[in-house]
This record gives sequence, structure tokens and C-alpha cells, in this order.
Amino acid sequence: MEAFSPDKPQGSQEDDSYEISPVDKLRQSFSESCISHTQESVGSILEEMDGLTATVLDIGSYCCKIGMNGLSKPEYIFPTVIGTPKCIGKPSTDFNLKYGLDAYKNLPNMNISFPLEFSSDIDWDEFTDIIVETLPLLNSSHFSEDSFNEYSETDYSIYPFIFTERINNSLKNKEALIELAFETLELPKISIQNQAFCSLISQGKTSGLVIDCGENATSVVPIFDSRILKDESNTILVGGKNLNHFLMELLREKYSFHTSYDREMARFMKEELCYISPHKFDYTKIWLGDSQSYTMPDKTMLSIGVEQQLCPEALFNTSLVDLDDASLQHMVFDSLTKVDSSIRKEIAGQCLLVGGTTQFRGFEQRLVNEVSSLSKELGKILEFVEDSSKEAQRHISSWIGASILADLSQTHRDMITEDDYEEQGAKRISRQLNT
Ligand SMILES: Nc1ncnc2c1ncn2[C@@H]1O[C@H](COP(=O)(O)OP(=O)(O)OP(=O)(O)O)[C@@H](O)[C@H]1O
Repeated sequence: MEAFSPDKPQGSQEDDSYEISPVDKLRQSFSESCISHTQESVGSILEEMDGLTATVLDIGSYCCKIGMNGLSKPEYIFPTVIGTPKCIGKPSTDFNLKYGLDAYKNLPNMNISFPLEFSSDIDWDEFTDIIVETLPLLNSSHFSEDSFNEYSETDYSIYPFIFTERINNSLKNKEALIELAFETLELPKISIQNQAFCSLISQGKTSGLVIDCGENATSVVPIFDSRILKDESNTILVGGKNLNHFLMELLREKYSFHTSYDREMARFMKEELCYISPHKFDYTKIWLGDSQSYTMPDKTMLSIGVEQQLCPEALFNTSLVDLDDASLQHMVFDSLTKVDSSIRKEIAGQCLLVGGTTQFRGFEQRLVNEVSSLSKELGKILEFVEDSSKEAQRHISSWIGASILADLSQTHRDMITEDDYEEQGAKRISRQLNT
């Protein structure tokens, strides 16, 4: 067998070991996302907003992003998880479920579940519990650093709320969200915005192709002049979660991933070490890249070599994760081909990568190469809006756009109010929103 050195994307990680402790990694993964309240105080923003204040909650199946509009980033990002305390050996005395960040911080002692994991069968009671338990935590000085104290005065639930939803969200999910808003949270008024549209708005654009790859789904959504072209869009239920599973499968001879903690470590390994090469993986050659080592919770040093490159290949070849769904490049090809030829160039010329899974190094280059191999013409007109220095923001693009929409008086005028809900009920409102 011929040997080859992996063709890595630019800016590849060259360190050969990761010594950061798993618990520190857990803490970092969420706290780093919070903005400093000393830089942008919520109080001063409320004054400037002249009444157009809203809480923006971008709902994700892996993590939710929340904060007041007017800030440049969400104030908090919390995992959409519920944790059940583990009882090892002796019966547990702690039967209290833990929610969101609280569950994640206690991950070594938890079995965790993701209630939004299966969009067709969401456990809304569990999601409601996460939100209900998390909002007061965010409002209190739970994060006890001094810089957060000013924020402790803010009560998210007294302001209008802007929620985001993925394209083709089911009527059942919309209804449940409206009920959560008015029945449980008792909000004054709400708006539900499309995530792809919000992401585009975050870049100051109203036309383009939004390619969103998150935890459980990947969608390709063409938008023209603020109009979402639903018939030309594509969604598959493949995302970062499938890659986590694939990585564990690839490493199964070296390590047994049993616990929730182990499985989340596989996620972090994926985020830190894996990369997308510009070209298809060549199975006929021996991989000669550098291996990296990763310390697992039980102190096992796990060596990860070719798996770094193989794991994200599944985005471009879904059969690797035993799925028949179209791969990403086929979705892009299909959407652009369906778009009317008179607007195709404008849409393809403003592609936007959003969602955490697009943060792999090399994502953009590989996508261009794959689409070009399907159609030279499409490959030529495909251009990306964002420069790669903004990769780290891709998981919050939708929140940023929703926060911009929350600044507009039109958004507030169009909101669903408590009175609308009393008069029409969730079913009718959700049907109207779908037209
Ligand atoms: N640097 C990174 N490289 C690769 N993947 C990453 C990186 N950072 C985060 N991810 C992955 O991105 C996914 C989360 O992305 P995002 O926050 O957009 O999802 P979400 O909005 O919760 O999910 P969904 O849109 O499917 O409901 C996770 O699978 C996570 O492991």
C-alpha cells in the first residue's frame, strides 16, 4: 500500500498532545462564550434601546444561546441537557435532576440526555424544565464574579421574547413553543424567527445560501430578498452528534466509551483535533500524519491518528455513518440547481457557513472542491460571505441575527401577544405562522 501525508487545511493543529484536564475543558467550553459584562453593561443597553428591548433565545438541540438584544454576543450559552445523578455502588441520596449548565458541570457524576435530540419527538416537558430551571440561574449571581452582579437585576421573562426555530419546524413543535411561552413563562409577547434568515441578517445580507450544520441537523437554505425559498431548501438529520458517534466507533478498539462523560470527551476530541482535508480520504494509501494524544477521564492516554481526518469525512459521505441521506455537497448542488437561474448567481455568491460543525478547519475549502467536482459552473460562482477569522462565531450567528431583528420596531409590531394567544390559541397561531 502506498503511503501519504495527510493534506491538511491551513492553520492545522501541530501540537502532539492535549494535557488539559477533562473537567477544565468542560468548564471552558461554556464559560468562554459569555461576554464580559464590564464591557457591555446590560443597564446602559436598556437605556439606549428606547423600549425595543427583548430577550433573544436561539434554541439549539445541543446548546441554547440567550441574551438581551443590543449586545454583540449572547450572554450565556447553556447545553440543552438534563442530568440524572449516577449511583455507583451504593444507592444515590441525590435524586435531584440537574439542568443545562448545572448538569454539564457535574458531568462526571451524571447521565445526561438531550430532549431536543429528535426533532420529530421532542420531550417538551423536559425542554420546559431546562428553560424554567435555567432562567432564574441566569438572573441570579450564580456566576459569582463581580462583573456579573449588575446583571443579576435583569429578569429575562418580563421582556418580549424572540425565539428561533429551524426551517420546516413542525406545527406540533411550534404549538408547544407558543404554549411554553404563554402558559409556563407567562411572557407578554413573542416572535419566532427562522434561524437561517437570522444568520443571514447577522452578516447584513438579505439574499444568500445559508449552510447550517449543527448538532442534529444540516440544512441548506436559499434566501432571496428576505424570502426563504423553502421548496429549494434541503435538510438532513445529520450533524455533529453523528460525528461524535462515528469517532467513538473509529476508536472503539482503543477505548470503551461507556459513560456520558466519556461520550462528551469524544465530542471535545472531535472539536479540538479533527479537521477536514481538501480532498476525499484515500483508503488505498497508508496515512502518515501526526498522532495526537488525549487524556481520558480515567487517565487513559488515547492516541488519535487517522481518525482526526476520517471522522468529519462523514459529512461528505453519509454512508460512513450508515445513512442514505444526501451528503452536504449534494444538498448544496440540489438547492442551487433548483433556484431560478436568474437569481442563482446572487445566491451562490453569498454563501454563509453557520452552526458549530462548520467550525472544522478546512470545511469551506472541501465544500468548494466537492461542489466543483459535481458542477464546474456552480463551483465557480460559489463564494463565501464570511472570512475564516470569524469561524469561532458560526455557532452564534443565528442569535446575533435574531438580536438585530429585535432592534427593529417592525419585529415588535408583528409579535404574538398574550391577547392573541387567549383569543386564538396555539394551534391557530402556529398555522398562521406557517403560511
Ligand atoms: N471547533 C469545532 N469543530 C467542530 N465541531 C464543533 C466545533 N465547535 C462546536 N462543534 C460542534 O457543533 C455542534 C453544535 O453546534 P450548534 O451550537 O450550532 O448546534 P445546535 O444549534 O445546538 O444544534 P442544531 O442546530 O442541530 O439544533 C456540536 O456537535 C459541537 O460538537
